[in-house]
Amino acid sequence: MPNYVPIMLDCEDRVCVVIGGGQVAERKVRELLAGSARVTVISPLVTPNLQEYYDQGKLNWIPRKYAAGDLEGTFMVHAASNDAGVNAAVAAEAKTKGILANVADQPDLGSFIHPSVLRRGRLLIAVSTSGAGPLAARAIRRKLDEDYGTEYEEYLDALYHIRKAIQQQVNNPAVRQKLLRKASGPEMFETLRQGTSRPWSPEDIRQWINDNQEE
Ligand SMILES: C[C@@]1(CC(=O)O)C2=NC(=C\c3[nH]c(c(CCC(=O)O)c3CC(=O)O)Cc3[nH]c(c(CC(=O)O)c3CCC(=O)O)/C=C3\N/C(=C\2)[C@@H](CCC(=O)O)[C@]3(C)CC(=O)O)/[C@H]1CCC(=O)O
Ligand SMILES: NC(=O)c1ccc[n+]([C@@H]2O[C@H](COP(=O)([O-])OP(=O)(O)OC[C@H]3O[C@@H](n4cnc5c(N)ncnc54)[C@H](O)[C@@H]3O)[C@@H](O)[C@H]2O)c1
Repeated sequence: MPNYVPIMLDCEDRVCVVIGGGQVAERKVRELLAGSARVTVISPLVTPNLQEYYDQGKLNWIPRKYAAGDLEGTFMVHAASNDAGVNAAVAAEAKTKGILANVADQPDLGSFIHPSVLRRGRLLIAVSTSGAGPLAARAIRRKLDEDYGTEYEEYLDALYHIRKAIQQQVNNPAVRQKLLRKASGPEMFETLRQGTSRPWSPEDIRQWINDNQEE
């Protein structure tokens, strides 16, 4: 088993190719589109949802089988056909060209795998079993669903703006560090959670910085 390195990849405007158009391909395409990638699906057939994305102009669809050379100029590929030989050939082309590759049926032939993901706005919790059991990863993720509710979305939005304001408004490095720590601590989470439902205004943030930098 490889010792996987966890990363968060920015795929915006990157060319990402998906070989195959079944349920697995559809799941991977959804994540790529959510990340604003430029998606091309190569597959003779696609699911109704993929067809709809194509009709809406959200992705490019080449309605044929994979052919050697299809990966030229590609940032990342998902080999998600139901033909093991084809998926292996895609993985081999990706390897010679240094292209990131996920292989649905033979993960060891690729360079990365997908975790099960829980999103709350800016908060992303990824659970992986390193391939031991994808459904176990999903079950663990579903348990976390209960602990991490929508309040985290508001909390992290507020924290983002507070940190930006501290970085812009506070020049003294020691004070800035103290405020950044305080802003990221559990107290702030509780304050934001128990406060009014309206988001903090720039004035609220300025006030919080003033109230807290002297302590
Ligand atoms: C988490 C999730 C993310 C996602 O796909 O985005 C994900 N698989 C999910 C669902 C799922 N996978 C499978 C089923 C059918 C039931 C079953 O057979 O168990 C279902 C259920 C369904 O489809 O509904 C079967 C399966 N999966 C893999 C193989 C091949 C193998 O194990 O060798 C086979 C056997 C194929 C066969 O024999 O035909 C391989 C991988 N699947 C991974 C991720 C990677 C490891 C993740 C980890 O363990 O950390 C890895 C290695 C590569 C990759 O895909 O990146 C997503 C749940 C999302 C969620 O709901 O949260
Ligand atoms: N990694 C995972 O999460 C996971 C989960 C379930 C299954 N799988 C594996 O993933 C693969 C795909 O599963 P699925 O349920 O989406 O299959 P599927 O049968 O629903 O879809 C297969 C797709 O591959 C296309 N295809 C076939 N030959 C092709 C070729 N030569 N070039 C391009 N496209 C081609 C078909 O047109 C079809 O759209 C299977 O090998 C399955 O065992 C992986």
